[in-house]
Amino acid sequence: MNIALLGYGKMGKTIEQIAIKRGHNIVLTVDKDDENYDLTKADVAIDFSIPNVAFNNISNCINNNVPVISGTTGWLAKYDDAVNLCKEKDGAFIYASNYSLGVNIFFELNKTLAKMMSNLKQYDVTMEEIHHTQKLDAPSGTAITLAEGIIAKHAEFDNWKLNETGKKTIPITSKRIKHVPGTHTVNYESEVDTISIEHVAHNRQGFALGAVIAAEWLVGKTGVFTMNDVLNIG
Ligand SMILES: NC(=O)C1=CN([C@@H]2O[C@H](COP(=O)(O)OP(=O)(O)OC[C@H]3O[C@@H](n4cnc5c(N)ncnc54)[C@H](OP(=O)(O)O)[C@@H]3O)[C@@H](O)[C@H]2O)C=CC1
Ligand SMILES: O=C(O)C1=N[C@H](C(=O)O)C[C@H](O)C1
Repeated sequence: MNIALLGYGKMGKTIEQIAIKRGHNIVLTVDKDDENYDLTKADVAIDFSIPNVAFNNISNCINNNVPVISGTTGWLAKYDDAVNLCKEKDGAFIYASNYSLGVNIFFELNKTLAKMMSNLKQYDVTMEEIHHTQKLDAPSGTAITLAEGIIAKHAEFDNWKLNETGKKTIPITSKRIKHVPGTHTVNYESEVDTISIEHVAHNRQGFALGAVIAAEWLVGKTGVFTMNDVLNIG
């Protein structure tokens, strides 16, 4: 498979290593200032760039008939536009806030726990995410997906906020500590005890492998998909 890497930073470079090990070719790498890039040699594009360029990268791929998977976070105000463009052009597109198998299992565990806790009003929910100091967005995309999972399954919550509490609000705390690849914790706390679930990424390999597997899966399909489709879970 010929892969275009849109964003050639920490993730782009980790994806390159894994893709080559799995027998793929990297035919294009795009970074800042590479504006008019040529996608004609690519069977698929993988976007791990920055929030304010992700939508342009995705629409560029869809408009050029190249299946695209995006892991960039912090651009979701335009997600519906990407979905509509993909449908209009009969393209192929996946966005996931987190491509690792472990986190996608954690997403399902989080929803199951939220359903179990739904009627237990004595428990307050809090969430924390910790990432490296270069991260541009807060809260993390993964934390937002976790919060949305709780909101879908728990009767008491209908929104999340960064560093703010409130009735029906899930408060999310974001910490930035050098070199942390990504740690997410969900806590249910009562006067008598705390129940916590946590996912700790030890490095970026899990995110990158998941992204390459998603790209392999997407080629030859049309539509808008999620990691639940790729992994056949949920
Ligand atoms: N979904 C998931 O599983 C994961 C998602 N992420 C997300 O992926 C994104 C990238 O993360 P990471 O690799 O750690 O970040 P980096 O900052 O290391 O890499 C981002 C890269 O994008 C480049 N870039 C800047 N402008 C453009 C442009 N116009 N077109 C293409 N690329 C551009 C930057 O170049 P330059 O340095 O020259 O500015 C940089 O090399 C983030 O949004 C992060 O949250 C990260 C890990 C897992
Ligand atoms: O920026 C990162 O590094 C990560 N970003 C993603 C997010 O915002 O959830 C996924 C992972 O946690 C690493």
